[in-house]
Amino acid sequence: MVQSHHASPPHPSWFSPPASLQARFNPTMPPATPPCSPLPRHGSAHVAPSVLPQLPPPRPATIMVHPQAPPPGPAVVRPAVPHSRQARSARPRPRGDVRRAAVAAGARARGLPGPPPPSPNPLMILGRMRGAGIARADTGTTRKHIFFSFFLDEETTAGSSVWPQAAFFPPVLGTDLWDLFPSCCETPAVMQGPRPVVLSGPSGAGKSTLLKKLFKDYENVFGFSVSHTTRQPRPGEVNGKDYHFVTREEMQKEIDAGEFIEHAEFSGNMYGTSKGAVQAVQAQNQICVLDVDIQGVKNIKKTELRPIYISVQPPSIEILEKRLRDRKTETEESLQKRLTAARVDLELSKEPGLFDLVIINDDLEKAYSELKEVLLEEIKKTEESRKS
Ligand SMILES: Nc1ncnc2c1ncn2[C@@H]1O[C@H](COP(=O)(O)OP(=O)(O)OP(=O)(O)O)[C@@H](O)[C@H]1O
Ligand SMILES: Nc1nc2c(ncn2[C@@H]2O[C@H](COP(=O)(O)O)[C@@H](O)[C@H]2O)c(=O)[nH]1
Repeated sequence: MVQSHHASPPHPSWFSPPASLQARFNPTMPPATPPCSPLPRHGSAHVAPSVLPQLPPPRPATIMVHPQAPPPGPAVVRPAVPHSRQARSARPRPRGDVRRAAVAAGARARGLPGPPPPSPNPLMILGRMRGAGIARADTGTTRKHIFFSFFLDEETTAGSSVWPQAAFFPPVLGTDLWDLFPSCCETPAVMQGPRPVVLSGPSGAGKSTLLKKLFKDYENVFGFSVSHTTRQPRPGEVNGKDYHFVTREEMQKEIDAGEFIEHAEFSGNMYGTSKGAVQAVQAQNQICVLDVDIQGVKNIKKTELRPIYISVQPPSIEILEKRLRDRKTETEESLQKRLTAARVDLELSKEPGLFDLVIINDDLEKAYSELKEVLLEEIKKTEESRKS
């Protein structure tokens, strides 16, 4: 249930806007063009105070576009609801309990502090054009006056002031309302469900080998976050399962579109974790496992993912080299690059607190039980939640 934090008056059409609006605001059918010409995204300097209307007391207004309340539950992914052609390609949009994903991905990513404070401030409708409104919002946060456009019910006129009762807004002017206006959304936990797991460590240390065992023993409990990479597939690797194999151009485009949680250059190739890859696993209520290099670890630390960080390390560089050679996946050149990266990795991994656990993968069975032990609690929780 979406509840604004302030005491906004109830509104009968909260979850059931008029049919005309429902048709117009069908989230699968966004308008072909943005509803308004570009507006400043924020900054009160763009509107002189004199043009702000004298406001009558606020009233509740339906400015939502989602025809019904999003059901509670973990965020799931559905295809993009783009408002621009560029965004149309692959931008995953959160659905389900959109606020959870939205505030996590939006407000927090933008540096807004923890739970948004209740906002006693109504939206001030500066203008409207057909179904779209342009409002000035006081977010109740440090980001004071924010200007944005949105879809508006028919009764709300320019010059009025309304309580925001927004549940789900389409991206307008390249941004989403929940990014800007968290105060009208429920304060979510970042991402509900089991804690993700980041497995890192030098190439050849045995991450995939350990993961294979884990996925076999706990089928359905774990889900692999399928990364993107620009490297060539190895024999037996399946596109979409082991990696999304893409070109540099494709990957860069998606990075520029903000689709990635993290990305890095490793041994001459690009690697990255897309938001969609993690959301797809979390939507299944599985423990999301990410296999990333040390740069990925550092970048994920800056996000709200809060995984368990595990480093898998070889007993020595010599043994690592032997394992990589025996694996027969590398040319001499790429092998040398990986060994160089491994030395850096092992050095950086010494940073106190960077990993929750370091596993020295000498004996595979021993390494595997250490891995299982640290994950036991999450495994149990996930299995329990399956039963209930
Ligand atoms: N404990 C072990 N003892 C001996 N060989 C091992 C051990 N663990 C893994 N190996 C072997 O080492 C090689 C590298 O392992 P693996 O491919 O799992 O490494 P990785 O960390 O996933 O590498 P990358 O990051 O390049 O994907 C494989 O051929 C694997 O069979
Ligand atoms: N930062 C990221 N690193 C990743 C990702 N996916 C894999 N990796 C790391 O790359 C190297 C090489 O992998 P390989 O499959 O070519 O042997 C290895 O250390 C992986 O952990 C990612 O999405 N982001």
